[in-house]
Amino acid sequence: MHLEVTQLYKQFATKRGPLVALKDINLHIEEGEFVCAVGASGSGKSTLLRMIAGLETPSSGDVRVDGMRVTGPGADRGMVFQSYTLYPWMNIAENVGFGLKLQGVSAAQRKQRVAYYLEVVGLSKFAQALPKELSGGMKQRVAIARALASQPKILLMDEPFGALDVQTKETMQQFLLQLWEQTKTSILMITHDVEEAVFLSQRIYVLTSHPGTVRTEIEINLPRNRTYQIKRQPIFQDYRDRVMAHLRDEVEDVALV
Ligand SMILES: Nc1ncnc2c1ncn2[C@@H]1O[C@H](COP(=O)(O)OP(=O)(O)OP(=O)(O)O)[C@@H](O)[C@H]1O
Repeated sequence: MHLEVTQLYKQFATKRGPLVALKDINLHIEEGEFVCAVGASGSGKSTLLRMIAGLETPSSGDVRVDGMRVTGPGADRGMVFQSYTLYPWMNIAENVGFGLKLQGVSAAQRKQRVAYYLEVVGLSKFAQALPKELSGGMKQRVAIARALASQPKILLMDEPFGALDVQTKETMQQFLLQLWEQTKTSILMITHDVEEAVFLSQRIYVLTSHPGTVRTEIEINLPRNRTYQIKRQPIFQDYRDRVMAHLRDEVEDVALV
């Protein structure tokens, strides 16, 4: 198994006492897979991704990448956040190459890799531009290029298109699918957008809240090279309805408590 999360449990100390954010989380991702985790607000999606990234420590349970236990951040996991996290004073090429510099990659190799990944995300012309000169969608493409430049084993994405308008979001989803095809990267994305999850992934984990746990896992048997037209097909709508039904049940369960 490429990424394996076993019996993950996370409790936070709050002023009102301990809060169990995640419980009994078991999930896995195979090499080259595109998996989404969907859940309502507060189901612990960000906490889960942060623990996989090594930015947060589990209370118990573990995360392994190719059998190696995660104990902190590492170049084997690339991260893309919802908010734009580019350094405003660095140009686009410098932003993409920054992590490589920290890893001690030589200047010549850095230049080559930055040029390659800017090409992959279609932003070669903007290498010398500053982040403020770019649109939201373009900034997220830079963030993706930056994450890919370290050649991670897994790309972790935390609602990467959540701040974009509907049109740009659709373009970016299509772009990400093409990128996935091209680079064969394994991807774990968290989102609360069910349609986005069905459109992008091969498998979906549906998370429930309070505490966050995996309610079910749904395989999405749609062709890999999907385009927007697929959203109008009955099979797509069936998948969307199935995921929605699980989320709806969860809301009703909570209301009945
Ligand atoms: N550092 C922290 N200290 C205390 N509680 C926290 C902390 N981080 C998260 N939580 C709590 O853990 C739960 C899960 O939060 P998390 O942000 O992971 O959920 P989420 O599903 O990503 O939500 P959203 O979709 O709204 O971003 C929430 O109840 C939140 O208040």
